Amino acid sequence: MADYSWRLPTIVQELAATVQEPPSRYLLPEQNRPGGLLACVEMPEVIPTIDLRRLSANNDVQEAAKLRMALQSWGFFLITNHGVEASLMDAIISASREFFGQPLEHKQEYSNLIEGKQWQLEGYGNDPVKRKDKVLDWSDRVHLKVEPEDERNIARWPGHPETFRDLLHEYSLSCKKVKDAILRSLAKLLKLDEHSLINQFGDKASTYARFNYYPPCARPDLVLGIRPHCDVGVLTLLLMDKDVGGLQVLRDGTWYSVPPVRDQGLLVNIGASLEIMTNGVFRGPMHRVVTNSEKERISLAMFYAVDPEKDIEPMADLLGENQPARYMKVKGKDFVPGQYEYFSRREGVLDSLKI
Ligand SMILES: O=C(O)CCC(=O)C(=O)O
Ligand SMILES: [Fe+2]
Repeated sequence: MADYSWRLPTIVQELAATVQEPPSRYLLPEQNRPGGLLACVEMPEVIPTIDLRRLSANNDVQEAAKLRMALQSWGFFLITNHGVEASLMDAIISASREFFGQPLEHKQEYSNLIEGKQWQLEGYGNDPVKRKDKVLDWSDRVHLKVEPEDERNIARWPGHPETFRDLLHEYSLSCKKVKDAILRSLAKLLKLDEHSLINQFGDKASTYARFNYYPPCARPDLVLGIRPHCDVGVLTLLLMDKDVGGLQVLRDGTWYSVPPVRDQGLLVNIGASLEIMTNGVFRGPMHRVVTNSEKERISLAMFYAVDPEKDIEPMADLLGENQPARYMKVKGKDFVPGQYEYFSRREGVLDSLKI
């Protein structure tokens, strides 16, 4: 019988503890290596930073102008004064560090493989390997549906540390307010009714939390923690490790390193769905994550996506005789991570990455 064991995702943390050099399945083609032709540089300016309280206050022209600049230049920005308690942000990162720090058998209770074989999206682990020559990411994760609340699969939510579930619940409530405030400001920037973007989500909009764990890698120059991609949802709120950097953003063909953010900032990323809805006025940035030779890194991404049954398409209010639709309609449920290959190819960086 043919051996399909290569299809089963490996826990990279386990691998990192046993091998000196990353195995060949993790090695990128030369031109796509972080240390290769597409080497990265530090961001030439500080991350665009928006005070969300000021932005949300009526007609703060200065903050709105900063937001416009951030969207035109990088497609992402940092928010401060967002109302998510610093202690909650620290606690949820500590809880995830504690989760990933446990012995494998404890974490496997929340595995995304049913009986060790059948893959599902939610839980602890990695993506299934669809092709033998696919280059794998040097990271593990816990991926959980958080909203709609009645669709939570609590059995997949880590029960240890004991605080994990409550923290995630509380964190998601805080982040939801932040997401709505940002969407209102983005709508105003487009000169639309302030609820128009929120209304695009439909009744059963989904929120996913993704806890990323990047083990140290002896050869950060040869692998990536996460391959280049554009988030598929409408918006992503990213809580990054305070000490260890790794996120990089592509701009005009150059990869820029985003420095770790020390003071309670949340990074906001435009997703591909919003790019479609705004007919390309806002563009989702391509990003990737590099690894660190000595330190582990943790991040938590909250992805906000439309109701799976809803269509994602350029908003009628943004179209006109001179503004034809530049994107095709796609159903929410069909716009899954595999689809972001399209956006990746847009920049031409993935052609040889064998995804
Ligand atoms: O870890 C990071 O900084 C980014 C993670 C990311 O891009 C993602 O989860 O989609
Ligand atoms: Fe991402």
